[in-house]
Amino acid sequence: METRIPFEDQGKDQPFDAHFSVQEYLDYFYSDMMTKYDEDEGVSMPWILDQFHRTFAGEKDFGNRLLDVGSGPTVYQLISASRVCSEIVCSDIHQGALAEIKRWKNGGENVFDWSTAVKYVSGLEGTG
Ligand SMILES: C[S@@+](CC[C@H](N)C(=O)[O-])C[C@H]1O[C@@H](n2cnc3c(N)ncnc32)[C@H](O)[C@@H]1O
Repeated sequence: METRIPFEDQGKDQPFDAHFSVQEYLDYFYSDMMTKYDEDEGVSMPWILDQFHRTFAGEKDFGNRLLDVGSGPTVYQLISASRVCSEIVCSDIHQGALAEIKRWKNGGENVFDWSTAVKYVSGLEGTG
């Protein structure tokens, strides 16, 4: 019979970081991101960036501080918001993912290259 682990005890014996590798995640989902079609989501990265652009390019007041919940090791989701919100707080249960964002922000070695996404959004904004 299957033994159920109470919710509050789940993950205690195995930290969440052990569940997935940041590098594998980035490689699998975001290598060749501007051309690859996401089989799960049924969309491609340009479509996603278009939606963020449309959201943040409007007249709506989003305030200065944005909380991104479940940031993972990615920043593409924040490019358009970064033009509007002066402070962005990334959060994730996976500490390695947040460390990867810090490495990217600080220009660490061999960080993931988000420049194609940034250039695409700059093109939408007419700032590229
Ligand atoms: C589908 S991934 C999205 C990651 C990234 N934003 C992207 O677009 O690729 C969801 C993220 O939520 C995080 N997550 C899951 N449960 C969480 C929780 N309870 N609190 C904070 N982050 C959580 C995971 O670690 C994972 O990085």
